[in-house]
Amino acid sequence: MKYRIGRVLISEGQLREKVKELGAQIREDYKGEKVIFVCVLKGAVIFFADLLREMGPEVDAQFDFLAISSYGASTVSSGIVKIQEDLSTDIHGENVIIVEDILDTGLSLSYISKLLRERAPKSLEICVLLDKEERRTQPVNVKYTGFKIPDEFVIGYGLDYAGHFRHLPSVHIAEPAE
Ligand SMILES: O=P(O)(O)OC[C@H]1O[C@H](OP(=O)(O)OP(=O)(O)O)[C@H](O)[C@@H]1O
Ligand code: HPA
Repeated sequence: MKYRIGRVLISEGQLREKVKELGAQIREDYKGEKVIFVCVLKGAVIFFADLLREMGPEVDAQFDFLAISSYGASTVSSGIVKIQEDLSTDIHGENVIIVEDILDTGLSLSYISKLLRERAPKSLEICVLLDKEERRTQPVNVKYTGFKIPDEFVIGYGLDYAGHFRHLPSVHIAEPAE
């Protein structure tokens, strides 16, 4: 394997606190409303499960899943976003929040936003845990952001290198292995 687990960038405690904060904002904004939360597989799955448990009874939260891939077994985007599994819900006229683990070049989220906007939801917002702002090549309008992070390849809390390390409870820097 070319990468190994490096230092912790964001600890379990910091993640927990941030998820609570984001959850509280979304809960306040959508109180009494139905929202379809779209989990972008696979990376967002852990963040999604934690975030959705913050909605409480105030929000009529429903789940759906979208599987895409652009990084494959690399640390560099292939530049091509592939939809591997589409939503199973009709989002026409619904409030939709896309939940993603990381915003890097912006390619994935700009592609997904365009795709879902064409289906005429009532509202469409993005919630992203990590934002690697300096890497952006495609503009993306994000309403809920967790952490701005430096330009380092990160792993853990759902994020992988070639399918590895998603299960780590903290976010780590991926370190090149000799
Ligand atoms: O802003 P971008 O440069 O497009 O990068 C962000 C995307 O890259 C990762 O997905 P990946 O293709 O690695 O699939 P995965 O979620 O299954 O790990 C991540 O989950 C985002 O979807
Ligand atoms: O830093 C990253 N780590 C894991 N997956 C990613 N996809 C885009 N950037 C990253």
